[in-house]
Amino acid sequence: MSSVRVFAPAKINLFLHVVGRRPDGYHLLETAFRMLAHGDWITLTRREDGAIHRTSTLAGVAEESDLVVRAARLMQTRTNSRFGVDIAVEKKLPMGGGLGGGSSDAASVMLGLNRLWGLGIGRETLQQWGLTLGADVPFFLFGQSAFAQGVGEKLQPLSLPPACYVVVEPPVAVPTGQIFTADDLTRDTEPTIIARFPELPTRNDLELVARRLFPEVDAAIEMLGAFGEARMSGSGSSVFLRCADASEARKLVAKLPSGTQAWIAESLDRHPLFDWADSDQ
Ligand SMILES: C[C@](O)(CO)[C@H](O)COP(=O)(O)OP(=O)(O)OC[C@H]1O[C@@H](n2ccc(N)nc2=O)[C@H](O)[C@@H]1O
Ligand SMILES: Nc1ncnc2c1ncn2[C@@H]1O[C@H](COP(=O)(O)OP(=O)(O)OP(=O)(O)O)[C@@H](O)[C@H]1O
Repeated sequence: MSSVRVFAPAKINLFLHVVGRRPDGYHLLETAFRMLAHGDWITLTRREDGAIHRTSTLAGVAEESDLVVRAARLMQTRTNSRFGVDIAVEKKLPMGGGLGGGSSDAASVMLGLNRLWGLGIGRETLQQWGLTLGADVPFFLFGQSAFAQGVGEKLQPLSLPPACYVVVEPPVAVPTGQIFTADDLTRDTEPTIIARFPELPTRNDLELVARRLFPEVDAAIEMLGAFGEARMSGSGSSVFLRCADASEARKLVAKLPSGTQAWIAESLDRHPLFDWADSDQ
C-alpha cells in the first residue's frame, strides 16, 4: 500500500462548560464530543525520499503551518521514519467553524501515516503527541463519543443514541482565542458529573460571547432556534440542531432562508480509522 484516501470527520460539542483557567491562560473545560458523518477527505501518498509536501492549497494557510503538514512532521520526528508523504486535502469543513476541521485533519494524517509508514504506534501515545498540535486532536484519535475534561485531553467514552443533525455555517470565521480572552466570558461553571449527563441542564459557555462579537452567529442561533434547541459548537461559528430523523432534517433545511449554508449529517459513533491505532501495551 503506497496511497490511502482517508476521512476526517467534523465534531460537535453537545455542551461546553468553562470550569476554570490554568496559570498559562488556557481554560479548563468540560465538554461532550461527538463526531458527524460529514468532513474532509485526505489523500496520503508515501514518498521514499523522506520529503513531506502538501499538494493542495488552503486559502490563508501556508504549507508549513498547515496542521496536516505539522502532523506528518510530528510523526516523522517522533518515530525517525525514513518515509515522507504527499498530502492532498479536499476541504469541506469551514475554518474557524467550531467543527474541529484542522484538528480532525491532523488526527487522520497521524492515523493514516501510522498505517502507511508501518509504525504501529499505540492510541494513547498518539493522543499525547496530538495534543501538541491542538486541543481537539486527542479526541479524534480517541475515536468515539467522549466526555472530556482538562483542555479536552482527559477523555472517557460516552454512550449516545444515534442522532441526525442540521448544521448551519454562518458566513464568518471565529478565532478561538478571541472568545476565550473576552472579559465577559464566565469561567466558573460548576463541574458536572458525567453519570448525570444528559439529564442535567447544560449549555455552551462560549455562546454568549460569540453572539455578542459575531452578529452572524447570533443570527444563525435565532434562525435555527425557531425549530428547536439550537446550540453553537466549540467556539463557533457553526450552530447545530438535533432532529428526530433525516426526513425531519430535510424538511427543516427546506424552510431555511435561501443562501443559508446548511447541511445534514448523521452521528458517527466510531472514527473510520479507529483500528489504525494499536492499543498501548
Ligand atoms: C473550543 C474547542 O473547540 C472545544 O472543542 C477547543 O477547545 C478549541 O481547540 P483549538 O481550536 O485546538 O484551540 P487552540 O488552537 O489550541 O487554541 C486557540 C486559543 O484559544 C485559547 N484556548 C483554547 C483552548 C482552551 N481550552 N483554552 C483556551 O484558552 C488559547 O488562547 C489558545 O491560544
Ligand atoms: N488543515 C487545516 N484545516 C483547517 N485549519 C487549519 C489547518 N491547518 C491550519 N489551520 C489553521 O487552524 C485554524 C483553526 O482551524 P479549525 O478548522 O480547526 O477551526 P475550528 O473549526 O474553529 O476548530 P475548533 O473547533 O477546534 O475551534 C484555522 O483558522 C487555520 O488558520
